[in-house]
Amino acid sequence: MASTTPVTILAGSLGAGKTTLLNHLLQHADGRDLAVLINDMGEVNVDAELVADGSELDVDDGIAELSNGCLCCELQDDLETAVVRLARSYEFDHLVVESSGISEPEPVARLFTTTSRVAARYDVDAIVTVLDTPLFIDTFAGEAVPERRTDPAAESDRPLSDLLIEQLEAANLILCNKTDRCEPAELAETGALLDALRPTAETIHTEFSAVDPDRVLGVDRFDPRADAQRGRDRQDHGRGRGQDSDHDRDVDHTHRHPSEAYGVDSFVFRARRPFHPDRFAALLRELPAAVVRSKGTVWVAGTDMQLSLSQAGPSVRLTATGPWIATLPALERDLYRSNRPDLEWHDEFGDRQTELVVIATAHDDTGEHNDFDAEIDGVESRLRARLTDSLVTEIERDRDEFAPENSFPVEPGEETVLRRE
Ligand SMILES: Nc1nc2c(ncn2[C@@H]2O[C@H](COP(=O)(O)OP(=O)(O)OP(=O)(O)O)[C@@H](O)[C@H]2O)c(=O)[nH]1
Repeated sequence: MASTTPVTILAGSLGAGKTTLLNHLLQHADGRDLAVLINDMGEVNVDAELVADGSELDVDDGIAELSNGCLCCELQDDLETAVVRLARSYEFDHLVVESSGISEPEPVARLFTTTSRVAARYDVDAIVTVLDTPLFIDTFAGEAVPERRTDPAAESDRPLSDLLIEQLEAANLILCNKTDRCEPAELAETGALLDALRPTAETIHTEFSAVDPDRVLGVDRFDPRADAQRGRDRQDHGRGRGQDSDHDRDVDHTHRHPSEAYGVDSFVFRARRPFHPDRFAALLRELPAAVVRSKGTVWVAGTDMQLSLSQAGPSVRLTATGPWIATLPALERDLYRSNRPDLEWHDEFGDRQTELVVIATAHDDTGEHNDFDAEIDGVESRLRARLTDSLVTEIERDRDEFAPENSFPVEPGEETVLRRE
């Protein structure tokens, strides 16, 4: 019988530190040949680009990306195709799957155990949930056992805190991440809450997902029977609702599209005009609470640096990743472009542009809202207007008098953090 390849499934809320963990594992692979499959809910797979930049792997050569949807439902067929293609083009001995921050991990694991053509070739090693510990404490502190706000089987709208519970209850290993932003008493309370919620999972405290790979990979902690039983329990719970749409066939009849169940949607803001540093910094500090996650590349006036932006909850992190190619001396620029024929190039602005994925929710913590589509459209159009107002105007551009002040990094590798007020 052909041997199987172990698969580690990374789960966790939006911005918890999954991509940071993936990069860490790739940089400390220590003789393992890892391949990765990255699912991002937005139309642009920012995570795949970040992982490719930080490792020796490339998209289509060790990295498979699945964007604009969710692995646990509408991208199931694409997952099978991607995994088969990955195995044909690249030799690896361990697959790491980063599911999107709005995925429920169990249906993803089940793709590798029972329901798909890839099941025969793969064995789930562990579901590793990366926990945004400060967010967890903000949400559940004071409770004896973290409680769902809604019934998973009901058709009602669910808050993201319920998804957090789904992600923790399925975990074999929990990385309590972002401990640099927690007090010791909060870490102790987190331990007690996790013990009550998921006593069988091992927990590890991390900063920036830095963990010994031996504690995460090849640990053989996933138990398909226990998982199947949990799925059946949930199914019994939901029986009688009469739901049988295409996406949840075979998988889990209590499963709904997470974006619909949790009221989350994403959009991309693109601009071939730089942001005004002061107005943009002010906007980042005042982002509405409905914006749960944003990430991508931004062009800010007054610096030649390309900036990578990553906002998760209250923290907005900006990293200078290097100069825009358009700002390099002509010889260097032309050489770079001839080596990268796929680089998108604009006649006037070259590679300078903003491409930002914004993920917003229309739900408050009670999960109640009147009309999801209208609310999320409202969040999007207000934010698009504010982003557009933060771009430099023609008049300002002619004056050319920008200084990015202290809000933005100006040296390659430099990082600044802004806090949402
Ligand atoms: N303060 C702090 N920030 C962290 C830590 N780990 C990750 N971050 C930052 O949190 C942000 C989100 O990290 P990612 O690794 O991109 O999170 P993710 O879970 O992959 O996000 P999605 O794929 O969008 O769900 C980035 O700006 C990270 O630098 C940590 O331990 N402490």
